[in-house]
Amino acid sequence: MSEATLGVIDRAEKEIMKLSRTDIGAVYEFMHKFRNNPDQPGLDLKTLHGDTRLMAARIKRDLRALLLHLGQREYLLVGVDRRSTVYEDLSRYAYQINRVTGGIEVIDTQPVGDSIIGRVLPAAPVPLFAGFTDVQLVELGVAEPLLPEIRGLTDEDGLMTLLDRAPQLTVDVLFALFDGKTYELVLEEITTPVRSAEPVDVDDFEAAVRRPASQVATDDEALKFMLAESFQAWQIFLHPTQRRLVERRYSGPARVGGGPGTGKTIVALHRVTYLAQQLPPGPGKPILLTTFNRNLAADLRIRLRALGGEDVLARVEVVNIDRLAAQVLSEGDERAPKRKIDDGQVPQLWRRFLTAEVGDCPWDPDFLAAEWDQVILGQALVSRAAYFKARRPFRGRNLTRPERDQVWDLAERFSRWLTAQDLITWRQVAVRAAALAVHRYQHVVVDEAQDLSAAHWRMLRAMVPAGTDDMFLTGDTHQRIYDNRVTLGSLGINIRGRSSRLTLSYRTTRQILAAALEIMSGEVYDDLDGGQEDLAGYRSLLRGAQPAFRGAATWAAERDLITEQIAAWGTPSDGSAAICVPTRELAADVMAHLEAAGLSPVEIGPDGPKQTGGVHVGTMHRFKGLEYQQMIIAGVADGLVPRRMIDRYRSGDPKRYEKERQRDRSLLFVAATRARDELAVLWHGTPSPFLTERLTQATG
Ligand SMILES: Nc1ncnc2c1ncn2[C@@H]1O[C@H](COP(=O)(O)OP(=O)(O)OP(=O)(O)O)[C@@H](O)[C@H]1O
Repeated sequence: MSEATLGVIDRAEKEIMKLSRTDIGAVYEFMHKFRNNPDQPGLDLKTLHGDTRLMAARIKRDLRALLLHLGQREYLLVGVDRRSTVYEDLSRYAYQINRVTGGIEVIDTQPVGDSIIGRVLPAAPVPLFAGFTDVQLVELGVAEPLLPEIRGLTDEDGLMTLLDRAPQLTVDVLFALFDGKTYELVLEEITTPVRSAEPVDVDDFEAAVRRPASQVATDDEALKFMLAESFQAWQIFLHPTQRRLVERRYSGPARVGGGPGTGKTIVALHRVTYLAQQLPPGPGKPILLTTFNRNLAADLRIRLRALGGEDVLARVEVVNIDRLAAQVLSEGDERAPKRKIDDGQVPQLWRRFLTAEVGDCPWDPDFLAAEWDQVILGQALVSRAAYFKARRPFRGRNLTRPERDQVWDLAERFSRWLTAQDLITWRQVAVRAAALAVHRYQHVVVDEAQDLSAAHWRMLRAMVPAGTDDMFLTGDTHQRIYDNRVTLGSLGINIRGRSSRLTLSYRTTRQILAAALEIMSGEVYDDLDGGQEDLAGYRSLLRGAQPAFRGAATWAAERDLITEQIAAWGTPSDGSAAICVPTRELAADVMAHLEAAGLSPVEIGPDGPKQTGGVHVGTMHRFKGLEYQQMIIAGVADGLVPRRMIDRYRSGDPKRYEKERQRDRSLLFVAATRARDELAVLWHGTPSPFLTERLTQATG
């Protein structure tokens, strides 16, 4: 008698899929318990604020369910949220039976996150849908509770924000109208096909839930499917803005920018799948999907398989850019040196070379190392004449022509010295590969484009014939953490007029974004093409706790703050929490400390986390492209962030100093924006200068 039926509406499915596996499991259990007896005390089922249908129930400690009571013992799960406060005030949720489709719609009527940067809108803008009456919009199927908000829309950004919360038919209709379609055409193409065959009684929820338009799953299959990780939200629900970018035909190279978590990687993966599906059947891999890091390339391969299946993967080469360059070099020049060395070792090698081969040298080894690495290789200069003409925008001191002549001679000797030992740096590999590369792809898609060097771009340009849909790049220059700055136009990659930006973060709460943006304040960033880019309009619809900023006197005391914080989060051990530190030494120390505290730390190596469970620990560089529900960034102290070693450039080479400092700031920004729900930033001694007083004093 006490049993109940509980369906899940698609809106709730989307929210469930964003949860961790553990939480999805909790939802699954909740549903079973609820069906057995919705009135059992542990579920804490209650109607709030006098509404008779909308109810909240407890899934677990910090997870709530939003339910619609349809009648008798029949309920519908319409939302879940990790943050316990969200469903305390239900007045923002509206529900209705759509007059056109007869389906149930649940709508969050209040935008939580308008632009957090406070953009100024042009004066007295024209409302977007001024040409249509309310009656017309409702006839087309637009959700009535959204009408007041729709009337206030004046730009595409606002529309996108609203559409993210709107029922599917509202999205389709508004989009079509926004695209310039007439009322009649939208009625015919979009509304009529989904119109209910029977008359709709807008008060009969029990009938409504049975209509296909309600998109309700009544069994556990959907949830089981999610638990098995067979699919995830991003594989299915592209935001209309994202979809447009994916399915567009571009007359040449295109670039998608946008702040962290806006779905650039998702867009890149969908783009590859889309391109692969347009190919005529055949053998070979005419599409390249590449990125900077090895672990990200591995991750892209896994996700591409999940999205497009083996058929798509069979047509796509997924490889990190340096590995590709190494392949090109070994295929094109059998005699090329085989032993690859990290670019970080270049200054040391120059020192050894100067001592062994040159002796008394008027040049500073660090200066030569940087000149070779950043100017000669950085700009992929392959002749003395090109070096004479080169601009050296980030170098501290000017060089005369005779000086450049000397530097070039030394660079050639250095390169021969390396070759004699069968050594080659990764930057050299890229420069040589660029000269050897020939056409081998029809389409090239690059994720994390901000980190590729000039030589990488030359190589890619040579690998794909210029033309329609040739290159598709995603990236965010605010997240550049390697030493590469380029102007794509000068490398034969013209993105002018084909550049777009995503602004809605799907990952990070508004509170975390605001802190991350504060870390970036006052810096100027480029757009990969000689212009500037900012994060205006970057926003999130997610809300959460304020990030914590806490200092300790010593590193030992800070380590205790780390374990305290992990405990405060309920000691998650399913890989949903991570600790990020600036140096390898600190990472090793944190690992040891967690181990001693009985937690199971898992190191994030060059190929990503070594296991999926545990608490992940790694240096900031390793966090690129990852995401966690809870993140601690520790060691954000003066002298560590930015690195103390860059101080030596402060007076001697101020431009370099600024560049290195910006890089370290980006690194902290990347780390902070990996956090989905909760972030704690810790330090010992004096806090990092990147943490403004407002931040350190907020909770410190
Ligand atoms: N349309 C979508 N629906 C649901 N989730 C999405 C959507 N687009 C992106 N996401 C989710 O948002 C998160 C961030 O996406 P993604 O990693 O592609 O962002 P990004 O812009 O590449 O981030 P970053 O620059 O920080 O690496 C992921 O968890 C992704 O699954």
